Amino acid sequence: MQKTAVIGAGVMGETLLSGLVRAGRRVDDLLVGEKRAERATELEERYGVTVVSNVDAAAKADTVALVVKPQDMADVLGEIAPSLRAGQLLVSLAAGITTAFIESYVPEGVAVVRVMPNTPALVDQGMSAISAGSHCDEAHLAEAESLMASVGRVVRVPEKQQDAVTAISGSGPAYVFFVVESMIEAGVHLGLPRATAHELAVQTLVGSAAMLKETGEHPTVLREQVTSPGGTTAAALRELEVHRVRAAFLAALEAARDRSRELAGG
Ligand SMILES: NC(=O)C1=CN([C@@H]2O[C@H](COP(=O)(O)OP(=O)(O)OC[C@H]3O[C@@H](n4cnc5c(N)ncnc54)[C@H](O)[C@@H]3O)[C@@H](O)[C@H]2O)C=CC1
Ligand SMILES: O=C(O)[C@@H]1CCC=N1
Repeated sequence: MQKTAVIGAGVMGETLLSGLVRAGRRVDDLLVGEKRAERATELEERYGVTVVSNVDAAAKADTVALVVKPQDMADVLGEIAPSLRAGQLLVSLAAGITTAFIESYVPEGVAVVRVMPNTPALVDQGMSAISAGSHCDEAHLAEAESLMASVGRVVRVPEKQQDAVTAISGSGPAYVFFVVESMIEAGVHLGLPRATAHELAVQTLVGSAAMLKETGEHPTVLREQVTSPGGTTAAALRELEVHRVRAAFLAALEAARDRSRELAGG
């Protein structure tokens, strides 16, 4: 059986690891490299996986997922590069880091795939976009696809789109949670008990998300269905336009895209 290593088991590393376990990967075929000793112990206890050094993880695995922060990527690549060999697959989940950057560290013949995942992968509803590096064939891409398919949907995109992808689906869950938080706070201001405001806002998000998915309708159509002429929704949406929420989203996603480009420096 193919061995998979996860190096960097923080929020996203654990998300991937737990998804692989849920998808039926044998824990004996999973290796973890994690710098913080107490975190490593936690993962061993929670999943029964073996935590090893980064060097051992790189040497023993067929596929190595790099899930450290972009700022730590150069150090980790420098550490594991001597243990890597042609034919292995290196999958990076780090924002901003290009396949060319990774390829500049690793031996010839190591295939590199760049992935942008998101945290709903924790509940198998992730959205991942994958891009092939320059020494990557269809089998490598399919392997990366299968890795990420264990935690949600996967699309293939040209690598030049990855910074924009990061801005929309990578960071996207945070915008959605921010909107839900804002609705809850507003409900409390309107006099609702916090628990009631929370339940109403969360179920409204869940129901709206299900409508988007199940009807396949454009969000504009669904929004218009809620907006009775001269009614409450029109009054609310007018305020969102006056406060330039649409423009704020554009500026926010541009800022995320630009930050992703900056992180490319590693
Ligand atoms: N959190 C998210 O929603 C998403 C994160 N990502 C990417 O995932 C990567 C990790 O992000 P998070 O999980 O949020 O960060 P995090 O800080 O929770 O996790 C990083 C982990 O790497 C470990 N680490 C650091 N240096 C190490 C080393 N030399 N060897 C082994 N382990 C080491 C840290 O101890 C930590 O557990 C980043 O590159 C980020 O861009 C991508 C998409 C979404
Ligand atoms: O905030 C970040 O940098 C990471 C990448 C996308 C989501 N979280």
